[in-house]
Amino acid sequence: MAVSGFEGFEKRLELHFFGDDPVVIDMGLRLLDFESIQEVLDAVQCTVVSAVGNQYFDAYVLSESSLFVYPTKVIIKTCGTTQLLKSIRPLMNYAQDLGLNLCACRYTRGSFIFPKAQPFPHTSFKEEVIYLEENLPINLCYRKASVMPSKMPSHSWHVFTASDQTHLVAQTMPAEITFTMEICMTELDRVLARKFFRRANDGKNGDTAGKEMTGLTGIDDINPSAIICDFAFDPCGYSMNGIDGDRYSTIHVTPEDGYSYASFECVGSIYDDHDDIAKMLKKVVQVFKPATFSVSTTCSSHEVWTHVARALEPLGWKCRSCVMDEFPAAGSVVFQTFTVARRK
Ligand SMILES: C[S@+](CC[C@H](N)C(=O)[O-])C[C@H]1O[C@@H](n2cnc3c(N)ncnc32)[C@H](O)[C@@H]1O
Repeated sequence: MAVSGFEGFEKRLELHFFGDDPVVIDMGLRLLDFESIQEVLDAVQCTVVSAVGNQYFDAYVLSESSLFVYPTKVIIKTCGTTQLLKSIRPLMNYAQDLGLNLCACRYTRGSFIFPKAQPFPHTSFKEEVIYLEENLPINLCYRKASVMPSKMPSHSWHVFTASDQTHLVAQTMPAEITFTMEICMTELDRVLARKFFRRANDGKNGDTAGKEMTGLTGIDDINPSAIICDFAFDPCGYSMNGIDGDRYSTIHVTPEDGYSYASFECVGSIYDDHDDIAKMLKKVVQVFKPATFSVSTTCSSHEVWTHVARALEPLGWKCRSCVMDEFPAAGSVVFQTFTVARRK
């Protein structure tokens, strides 16, 4: 039997919907009751462990990563051996009951540490793409799948996008000039990774132990204006969602030695202060001091990624590869990989 640990690398699915009824669009998918959400998660094989919401969206910490529900958008990110793509059908069905139809889909993931442990339809990227092709409606006719390579054969970025004509047009609107940044970190500093282990008989529950880890690790300082919903697993592991107005951020940590992994994801606007983006990136990598990490930036403008290496190289990491690809539904994706140059 193959030796296998916990698969930290997440699969990430973003679905956009459209509808005609302004009343529905106002709350849209947020009208889904908890039973319906849990039914979607049953198909994926995970559960909700904590939740928070504001006037813009709802954020759920899952047993395996996170779910964000906006009125016309869902982002679901799951790790381990979950079957994320199995959420597409039930989500489309529930959305249709609310008068919402799918208009764009983006699926991304890194390279699994334990690919042989993945169940259908995640046994290979080819299998995932076939599943996506078969389960998406035909109006999403602009489709592209790509594996973006790096200098390290075990680190590549898998991207599938699909969109209809309506969404392609919507992307040219100024309000849509946002970026998504996904950071995948491996070989975490061992001392820092220990902070994501619970102390035996600490008398805390997942929420209170999570809150303690958020403070002790400096995660609460990454975006001090975010409301944080955090959870510590037993005996180790950590997840958090940050909500700041209409923006989310999320961190997930698998601290076990041998397959340690942490991820950070956030959204922003290309009009954000570049110094603020650089400061945030620096704080993130210093919480984990990984030996290797990748930064994937998805944006309809070409600029944001140029600040990544400039922010991180002075801290002792070197950008080893940088590749860019264009996608009809998502703009450009830039995939950069970094390894330690020298410790500072
Ligand atoms: C859900 S968390 C974060 C996952 C995230 N994708 C990451 O960055 O690795 C996974 C960590 O929690 C631990 N863990 C403990 N109990 C767990 C449970 N019931 N479900 C999922 N993970 C659990 C795992 O061993 C692992 O260290």
